[in-house]
Amino acid sequence: MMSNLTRAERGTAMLITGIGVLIGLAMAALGHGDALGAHGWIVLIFCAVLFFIVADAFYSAEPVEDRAAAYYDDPTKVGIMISLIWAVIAMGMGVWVAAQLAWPDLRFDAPWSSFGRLRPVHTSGVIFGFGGNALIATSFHVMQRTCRARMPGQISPWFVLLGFNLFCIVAASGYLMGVTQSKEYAEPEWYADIWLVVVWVTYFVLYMRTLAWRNEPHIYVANWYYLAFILVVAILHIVNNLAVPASFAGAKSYSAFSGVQDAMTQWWYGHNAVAFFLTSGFLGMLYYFLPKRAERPIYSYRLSILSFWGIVFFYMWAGSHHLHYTALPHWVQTLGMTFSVMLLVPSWASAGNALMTLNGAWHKVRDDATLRFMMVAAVFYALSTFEGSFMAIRPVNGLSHYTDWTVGHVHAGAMGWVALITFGSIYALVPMLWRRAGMYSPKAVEWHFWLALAGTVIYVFAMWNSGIIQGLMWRSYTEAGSLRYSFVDSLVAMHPYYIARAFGGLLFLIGACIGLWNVAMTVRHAPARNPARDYPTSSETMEPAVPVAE
Ligand code: HEM
Ligand code: HEM
Ligand SMILES: [Cu+2]
Repeated sequence: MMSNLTRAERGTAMLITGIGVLIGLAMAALGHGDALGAHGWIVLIFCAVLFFIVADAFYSAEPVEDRAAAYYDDPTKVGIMISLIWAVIAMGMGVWVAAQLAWPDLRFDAPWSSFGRLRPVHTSGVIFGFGGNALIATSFHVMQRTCRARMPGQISPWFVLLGFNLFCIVAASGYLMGVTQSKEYAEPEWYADIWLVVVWVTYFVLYMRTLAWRNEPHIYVANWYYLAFILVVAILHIVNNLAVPASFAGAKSYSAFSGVQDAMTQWWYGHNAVAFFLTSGFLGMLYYFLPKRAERPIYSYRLSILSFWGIVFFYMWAGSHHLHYTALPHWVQTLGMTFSVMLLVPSWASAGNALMTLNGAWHKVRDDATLRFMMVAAVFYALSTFEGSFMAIRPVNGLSHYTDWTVGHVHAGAMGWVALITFGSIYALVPMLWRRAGMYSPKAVEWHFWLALAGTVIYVFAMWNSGIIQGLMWRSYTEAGSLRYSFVDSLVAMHPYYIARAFGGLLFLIGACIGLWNVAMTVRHAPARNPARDYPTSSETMEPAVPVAE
């Protein structure tokens, strides 16, 4: 890795990590006795380790590689490995919290192991750690291939990837210490938020610069989806996290918003985190890796563009469906509901486009578990968006809200769509990146597929059952008009489903572990592709599948 950096770049890296060490030191000194101080030490150690890794290689030989002739793939490779490691950690946390809901005593006699602290480690770990790293890694790959251009510079991709992981580590360790600003999916406190802005703006600039340097006149549709992900997440993150720190020596801050405005800002963010973090970027993956793997052009390129603008425009207005029956004005709720229902059209257009692309390649879907991952992901994408549009209808939400139905919907999207498209893309990408003939064990990919599918189905069915039972029990009255069931009655009714969910999650986790093992073995032991090529031929750079003037 280091041998690809010039000496000047190694110097820049040492300067940046050196500044990081100083910032860590300042945080540790200022925040002494507070979680901020502990985070200072984490920042310091993280940057110091990187500093010494680079310093150690400072005087090694200058790179010989011809930069004009090759893509820069080292950050992608590292990003894929980090993503899979986060998957195992964060899904492990998911299984643990799922088990805690079935057996609440499954914790240590310490605050860090309580459900309330472990749960955000799971949600941030899967969304940002697993999903975010996979998005960053694949976006580096896809943008270079579809632009037929190398990323400009070799420092900023590392800054984005490693800086983002520093954010994830600060976030997760903060939750364990009880640091949270109580906004779902935006729990980290002000200093972590400011850091993420720096990283994310660098990411955006890097992407734009690669596009500006492209040798391919057309901007392939996957880039639009990745760019929307990067740009909108920046906007959402900055606005939702506007806050005033109580002091610069402590982690605590107060939101700039209050009351129902705060709630609306949070769910404008939360909902669009689903749209742009958990959907748009992964659609970018889908639109690149599915046609590539199937060796088929996209069924309708024009539809993919239309669906892009539909998704981007409609999603923005739908956030208020998280606040039905609250103090939020009725018309704002109705607006969110209406846009949510309309959203079904572009969502299904994308899902249908993906499935129609497989026409003529269904025999490959049967034989190739990697392509099957992507096919099933598109099916779950269709399913979860249909379900979401349905749940956004106010009277339906009256039943589903506060129940496990929401959690079932979340995981149909998160496991069935987000995780499956990621695994499929990783299995397609890894042999390509490391120039291997294929994955080390195709059989293990097959096992992973069935474990993931079984795990998802068990999880989602358990939550549908438990959610609807919960909702119905809570609204069941006796003839005298009092509640028929106590809350504890409904908890007792949930118990078998919570056990089923933990079991389904365990299967899913085992699949992810197999995936990590298989990727590691492919990197180390799989036979090299023959003939090994340094530079992908034109068949490996993706031309627009259908000419623009369709
Ligand atoms: C091993 C598989 C998984 C297990 C066992 C699992 C388990 C759980 C559990 C127990 C909860 C808390 C539910 C509650 O509070 O009632 C949860 C929440 C959540 N999980 Fe997972 N999960 C898994 C995979 C994933 C994946 C892959 C993602 C995302 C890519 C994800 C995203 C989320 C989100 C966003 C929430 C919050 C849901 C809400 O607030 O409604 N999970 N998960
Ligand atoms: C057309 C698309 C979609 C619509 C209209 C939609 C709508 C909804 C609705 C109405 C809720 C319940 C709000 C509540 O009662 O609190 C919800 C929750 C949620 N959805 Fe979706 N959904 C869509 C797609 C997706 C997808 C594809 C994913 C994941 C990849 C996803 C992830 C989530 C999450 C994480 C929550 C839980 C938020 C929380 O923590 O309370 N949604 N969605
Ligand atoms: Cu939403």
